[in-house]
Amino acid sequence: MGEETRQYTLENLFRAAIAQNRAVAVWRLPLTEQVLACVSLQQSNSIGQPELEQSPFGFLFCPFHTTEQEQQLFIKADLYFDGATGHIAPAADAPAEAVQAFMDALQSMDTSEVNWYSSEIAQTSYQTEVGFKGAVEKAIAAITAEEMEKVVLSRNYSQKLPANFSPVAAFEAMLQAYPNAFVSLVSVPGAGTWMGASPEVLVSVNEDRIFKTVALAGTQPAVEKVGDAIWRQKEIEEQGMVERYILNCFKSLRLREYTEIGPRTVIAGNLMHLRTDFKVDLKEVDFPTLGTDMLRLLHPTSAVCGLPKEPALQFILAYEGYNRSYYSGYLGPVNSPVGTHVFVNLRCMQVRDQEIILYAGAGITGESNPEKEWQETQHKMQTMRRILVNFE
Ligand SMILES: C=C(O[C@@H]1C=C(C(=O)O)C=C[C@H]1O)C(=O)O
Repeated sequence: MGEETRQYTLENLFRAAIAQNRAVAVWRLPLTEQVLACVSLQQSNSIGQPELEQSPFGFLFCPFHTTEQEQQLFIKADLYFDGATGHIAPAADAPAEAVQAFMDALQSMDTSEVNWYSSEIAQTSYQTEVGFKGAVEKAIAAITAEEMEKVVLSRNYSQKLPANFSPVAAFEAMLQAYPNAFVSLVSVPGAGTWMGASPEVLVSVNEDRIFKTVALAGTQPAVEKVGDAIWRQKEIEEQGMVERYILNCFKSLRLREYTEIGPRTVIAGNLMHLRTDFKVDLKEVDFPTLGTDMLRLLHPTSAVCGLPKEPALQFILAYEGYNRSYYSGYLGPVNSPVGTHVFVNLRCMQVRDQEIILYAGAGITGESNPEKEWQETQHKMQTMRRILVNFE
């Protein structure tokens, strides 16, 4: 049997990537079955502002706020794994020696002591309940004083790493639990290991050249029948702000040919949100760089930052009280065989040596109540907690 037709498991691939000190990304698109993965054999994975159209096939992984320590990363698909066949294919321009070394490591099933990468960035601050509610009070005061309309405040929570934790097994549990989410596992030397089940598309351009983005906001526990959902004025307005923000991005690009559907109620795990879908058919509209332009304009959207963007961002950096790192950044495959699908990094966790860090946020407006916003972050953290109980 030649190398191209040999079959491997996701566990084989993941372990070999760690043993070879390579960055690896594993994902499954919403409402699909196929698990895909890629491994980069490049010296460095850092990039500048992403250019989607020119990019080779790979996986984008970007922080909320780019700093010296938290860079925009691109895991080039030098090796591409298809979970349906178990085959690994090298890219035409992949460095031949590194491909050989990787394939050798796979055959010998050499595994390192390390099971996954842990971020080199020390996580020194954690947000407490009192701290979070205090920040919400401050935000409400700033909104009442008309310094901004909305700000998304988030928090982190550290829990001990469950004794039997395995990233690949957790990824597989997410596949089962969240069929309509974008499920991912990313492990990069330096940046660490992140996994999540995101409900929110940031920018996608599929193989049929349909551009998509969404305005997602408003949160409540899911009811049995979506049709029975009742939304308060606060959530309707909050989602309306995200929608308005997206429309402004289209406007600044002078793009008028989009379709807009919604808002509709959608289910995300144990929660429901309001979502408006925007689409542009790039076969009919001559806008070849729409993906890149919208990515640059959209991030951070008012679903994770606020409105207007600049004062909300400054408020977050000044008062949130911890480092978001890659939470509420964006991630996803670029120029894959089924196109580019970049999601907001939500309902996620960071896996470290001895601990797991969970992240969640909530949109604060003038009508917010600190206790309710706290509860909302608790509910959002349930998405990953449900996965972790498998290992306890
Ligand atoms: C910020 C998060 O989610 C975002 C904020 C929402 C809200 O404020 O209602 C809803 C969906 C997401 O756009 C999160 O999951 O941490």
